[in-house]
Amino acid sequence: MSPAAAAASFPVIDFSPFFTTGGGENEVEKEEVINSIREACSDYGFFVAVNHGIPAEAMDRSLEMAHEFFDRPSEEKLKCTPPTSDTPVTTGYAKQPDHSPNKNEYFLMFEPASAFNVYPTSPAPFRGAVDEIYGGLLAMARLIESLMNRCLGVPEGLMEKFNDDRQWDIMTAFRYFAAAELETPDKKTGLYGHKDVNLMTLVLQDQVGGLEFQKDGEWIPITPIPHSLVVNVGDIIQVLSNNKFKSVNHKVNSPQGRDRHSFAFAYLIGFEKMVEPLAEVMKESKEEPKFSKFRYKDYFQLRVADLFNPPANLDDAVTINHYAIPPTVAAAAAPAN
Ligand SMILES: O=C(O)CCC(=O)C(=O)O
Ligand SMILES: [Fe+2]
Repeated sequence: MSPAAAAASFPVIDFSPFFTTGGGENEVEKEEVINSIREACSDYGFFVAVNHGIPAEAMDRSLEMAHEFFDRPSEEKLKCTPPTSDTPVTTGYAKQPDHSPNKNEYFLMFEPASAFNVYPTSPAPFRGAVDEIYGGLLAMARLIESLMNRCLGVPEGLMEKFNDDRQWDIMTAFRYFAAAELETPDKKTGLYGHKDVNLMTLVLQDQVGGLEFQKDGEWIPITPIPHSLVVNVGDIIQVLSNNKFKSVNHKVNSPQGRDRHSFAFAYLIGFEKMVEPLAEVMKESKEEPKFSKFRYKDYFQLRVADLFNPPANLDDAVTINHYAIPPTVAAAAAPAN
């Protein structure tokens, strides 16, 4: 483990057992990784992945391309808008409106094969670089999903089978604007505090810093570890796991002095899927369901409405608790064993 990883005040998980060949020893190491994922997802709701199999050069290239693209004049960036916005979120380039608490601009895409994607024509290597990093992030999300499946002790392949529609996964390249010296601290939000409306998010960030996660009321800064990925549990895994895994609050502070760049890959489920705690998880733990059943699309739409039009008081934003079932009097009164 690197000194930076050893000094981190958040879980850092080394995925190399999944990317090196080895005998039986490798199986033991893989099991250790799975245990670390289980602990991180239930205690923190996130972890940092190192040695995850995505080539460092591909990560550097995509950040470089994002830099070059965002440095282009506004008129040029604004040409990167789609002919239709008849999609769950709009692809291409956009800048957050001035009244938004989110101080960033971004480029958004679905899977590389999607007809809805629009790419800038310059820099010319942009498309190749972002399509490549998309592939790497998706492969990593699929691996983590299969390991979470094992963490939850449900039948092999259950989560993968439930999650069989890849067309609306979203990758966003962000540029967070450096805060102006005179800005008041409450205005210095690159991205306001939120929980993710998906299964999980994988973030590739540059070395500037600013991403923070909340644990027990405290904000933990995710000091960048070169070529790592930040992975966090989204609301849908929290529901499927019946609260075993937590989707936690996180935000991006506006960086000081220089802009910050990142890529966030949001691993979604099919919009028509009905979501509720997995029967297999409850069978295993003999617990009552903690959420009522809902259609993913309905929740997604509520959340996206808030994201693009944040309520005056951000505490009024919709969260997954919208579907939480309060513990029954009987369950609350039952003696803990
Ligand atoms: O850019 C980042 O570091 C975080 C992005 C994020 O939280 C999101 O896309 O949901
Ligand atoms: Fe997020």
